Amino acid sequence: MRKIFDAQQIRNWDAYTIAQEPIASIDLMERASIAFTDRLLSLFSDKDFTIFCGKGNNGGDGLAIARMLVAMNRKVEVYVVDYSAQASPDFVVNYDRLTSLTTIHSIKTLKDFPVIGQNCVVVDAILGSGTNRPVEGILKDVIQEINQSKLPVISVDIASGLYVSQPIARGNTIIQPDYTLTFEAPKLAFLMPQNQLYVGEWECLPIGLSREYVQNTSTSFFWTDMVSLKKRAKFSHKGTFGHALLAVGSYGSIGAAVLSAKACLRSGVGLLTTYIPACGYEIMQSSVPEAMCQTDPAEKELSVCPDLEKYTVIGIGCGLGKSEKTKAFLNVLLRQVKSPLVLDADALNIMAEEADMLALIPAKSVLTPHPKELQRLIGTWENDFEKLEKVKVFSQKYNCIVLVKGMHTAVVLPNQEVHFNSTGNPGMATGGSGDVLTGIITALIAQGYSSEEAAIIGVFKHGEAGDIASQERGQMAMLPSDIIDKLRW
Ligand SMILES: NC(=O)C1=CN([C@@H]2O[C@H](COP(=O)(O)OP(=O)(O)OC[C@H]3O[C@@H](n4cnc5c(N)ncnc54)[C@H](OP(=O)(O)O)[C@@H]3O)[C@@H](O)[C@H]2O)[C@@H](O)CC1
Ligand SMILES: Nc1ncnc2c1ncn2[C@@H]1O[C@H](COP(=O)(O)OP(=O)(O)O)[C@@H](O)[C@H]1O
Ligand SMILES: [K+]
Repeated sequence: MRKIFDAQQIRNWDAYTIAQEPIASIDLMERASIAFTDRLLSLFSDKDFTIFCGKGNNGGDGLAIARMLVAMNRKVEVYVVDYSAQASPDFVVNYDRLTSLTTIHSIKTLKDFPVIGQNCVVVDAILGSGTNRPVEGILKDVIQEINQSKLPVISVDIASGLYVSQPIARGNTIIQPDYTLTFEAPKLAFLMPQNQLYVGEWECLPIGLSREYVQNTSTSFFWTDMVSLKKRAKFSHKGTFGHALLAVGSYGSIGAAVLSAKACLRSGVGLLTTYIPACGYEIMQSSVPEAMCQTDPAEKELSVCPDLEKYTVIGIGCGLGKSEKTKAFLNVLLRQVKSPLVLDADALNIMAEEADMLALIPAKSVLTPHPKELQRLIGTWENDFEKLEKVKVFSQKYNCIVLVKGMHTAVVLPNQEVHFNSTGNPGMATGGSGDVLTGIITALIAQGYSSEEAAIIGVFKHGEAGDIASQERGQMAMLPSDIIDKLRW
């Protein structure tokens, strides 16, 4: 798990490193530029480079990168966008270091914009984490020209025009890079679905910023890039790992029930009972023989709440449907249950329609809505930052863990922490992937993980299995069943 900092914290992190390591600011810039150049050349070994620089430290990086490429006899053209009379001190130093080695062109008006060679990669070093307002004038013109160039674009630290930790307004002009190589840590902006055009593929380049600063600085945003699991004790038995109930399925959606059950069993649960409509009995018994199966008196839907006493945790919702009988079933279940639930799909849709049911959510339940289901619960949002704020309010109000599913699923905790997931791929964007996740999280809670841990670990391992499945089958061919198949614990 890593901390994610906002723009001000990143500035402080640089300053703290400079003061405490200690290292001169210009040398830290050199370190960053070496890291960038190394990676740039491994990505584009046979390309020429056109580098556009601003006049702050991001531009300073661009000039240093240009110098390193020139020293390696690479073909480089360097342009400084002359949008301001001010330049940062480290920009000036790097300008002086480069000026005797190559021509540094200036772009004052659009007439100065070059014709870029077709073998070129464009390096965007115009604005970095200091971007604090929409670009105008020559900056805007240059960014638009670069976006129209159709050449590969790679941004230094962050796309010029994009804010590190604030929403962008509609109509802002921003570089649309193919790649972003960012320094040290992920930026909040990269994790927001609305910014996908302005990030491209991204990776972090370590530049040795202070570890001590990370330890001493608090944040509510985290990046889950690894998880740790409890070891199973040698003398453990099936009772050690809990008894889960999955209340799932309706006529036509027994597959959802089967997927959640298989995923639960593949995630270490001690015992699993599925509670399903009568029509699903043979399907469940023959496709998931490891699960016990209890059926509802109704043929096609869940209608009567079973005895819940013996279960460690209950997962509910996958393929449930929203019939009146099922709504009544859920209402009774919510009034009887004392321990946390994992609530998915139609369980959430029913609750969104019957607002008084929300007040019945047991503390520390995990809610796993996809974007549409989330909208039914919290209403619409202006931008992804506002969405997260609304989810935080909901999570605190109902003392529950809420997932914002998608690429980089966010796990929002009642203590207001937001944990973004690093695993997963668009091959998972297919019906049934969410049912698998419900089974996984239910199994983890059954084994004694807290709801918070279960949600964070479950989302990570779900995505990890999805990544293995996509490597083997490709994103288009992979199925939710493949995600289950590739779970490794
Ligand atoms: N030693 C370090 O700290 C290290 C830093 N590193 C690098 O520094 C980068 C951050 O550099 P930076 O802070 O100088 O900001 P940068 O993004 O270059 O902007 C420059 C100035 O432009 C202005 N401005 C903002 N928006 C604007 C707009 N829309 N239109 C016009 N002007 C606008 C604004 O100044 P203002 O006008 O508000 O006074 C801003 O200060 C970072 O991304 C990384 O690449 C690495 O080398 C590692 C070591
Ligand atoms: N582009 C994507 N990248 C990574 N994961 C994704 C992507 N799209 C969807 N997923 C994951 O797949 C799952 C889909 O869940 P959901 O929409 O509820 O599926 P269903 O209800 O059909 O089972 C979620 O865990 C989500 O995070
Ligand atoms: K940039």
